[in-house]
Amino acid sequence: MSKFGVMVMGPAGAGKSTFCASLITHLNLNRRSCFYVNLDPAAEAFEHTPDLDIKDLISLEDVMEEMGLGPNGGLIYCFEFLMDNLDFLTESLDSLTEEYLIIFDMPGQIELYTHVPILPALVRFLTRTGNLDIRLCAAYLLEATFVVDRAKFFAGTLSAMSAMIMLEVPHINILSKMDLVKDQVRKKDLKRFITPDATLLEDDPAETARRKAEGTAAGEEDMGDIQDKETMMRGAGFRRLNRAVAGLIENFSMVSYLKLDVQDEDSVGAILSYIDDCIQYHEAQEPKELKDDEFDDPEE
Ligand SMILES: Nc1nc2c(ncn2[C@@H]2O[C@H](COP(=O)(O)OP(=O)(O)OP(=O)(O)O)[C@@H](O)[C@H]2O)c(=O)[nH]1
Ligand SMILES: [Mg+2]
Repeated sequence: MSKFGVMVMGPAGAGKSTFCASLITHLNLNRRSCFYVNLDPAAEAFEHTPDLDIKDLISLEDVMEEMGLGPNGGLIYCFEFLMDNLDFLTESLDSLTEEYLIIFDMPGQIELYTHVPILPALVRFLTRTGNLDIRLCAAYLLEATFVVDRAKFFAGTLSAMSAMIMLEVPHINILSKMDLVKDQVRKKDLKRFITPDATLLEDDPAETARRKAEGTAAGEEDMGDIQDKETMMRGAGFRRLNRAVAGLIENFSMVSYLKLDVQDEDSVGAILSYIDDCIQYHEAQEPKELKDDEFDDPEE
C-alpha cells in the first residue's frame, strides 16, 4: 500500500508553516484526510496541532542547552538524532492508508537544502519501497518579495535548484506571499519570474539603486572593482557573479515557479492539484461511497 506525502521546504520565514496550515484547512474543507508532521525542532506555535511532532523526540532548545551548540549546529544534531531513531516516524506513519496526504513541515536552515546530506538520507528512507514507501513530492517555497532584488531572487532560485538535484523526488517550486508584491509589481513583469532567465538581470531596480550608491554610471563596470572593497554585495565582481548564477540556472532550465497566495482558497487548491499530480494521488484512490448521514435530506 502506497502512502502519499508532501515535504514543505524553503529558507527561514518563507511561509512554510503558514502554507501547511492553509493546505490542511483546504483539505479539511474538501473532506480529505491529512497527517501533519512537524519536523522543525524549534517550532512553537501552530494553527493546526501536529499529529506528529519532532519535539516529542528532541527539541532544539534542549540540544542547545545541553550540548552547548548554536541554532544551526543544534538543528543538524536534532536531524542526526532523528536519523538514529527512525522508528519515531515509522511507528506513526506505518498505519496510514493511501487516503492520507502526509504533510512534512520542515525547518528553514538553508544548509539542510544545500550541502548537508541528512535530508537526502531522510527522503530515501521515507520513499524506499518495502519501507514506508511514501510517494513524496517536495514543495520548495521562496518569498515573492525576492523578485524586487534580482540577486536575491537568483540566490534563492539556486538554493531551490540545489534541493531539486539533491533530493531526486518530484519537485515543485512556489513563490509564496504573492499578496505582498501584487500591488508593487505588474502582472506582466511577474510572469518573467515564473521561468527565470538571465535577462531579468538587465532591468533590476535594486541594481540601479546599488549603482547609484556606488556613484558609478551604468555601464562603467571597471569602476566597480575599486568601490566594491567597501562591500562584497555591489560592484563589477558582484554583477559577474550574478550573471554566472543566472546563466547556470537558465542552462539547467529546471526551475519554474507556481504562485501562492495563502489567503486565496483557489490558489491553495491549484497548488494542491500540482502536488496530487506529481504523486499521482488520485490514481490510487478507491471509489468512495457516501455514508447515509452524508446524503442531503430533501425534507430538511
Ligand atoms: N503577507 C503574508 N505573510 C505571510 C504569508 N505566509 C507567511 N507569512 C508571514 O511570514 C512569517 C513567517 O511565516 P511562517 O509560515 O512561520 O514561515 P516558515 O517558513 O514556516 O518559517 P520558519 O519555520 O521559521 O523557517 C509570519 O509572520 C507569517 O505571518 C503570506 O502568504 N502573506
Ligand atoms: Mg515554520
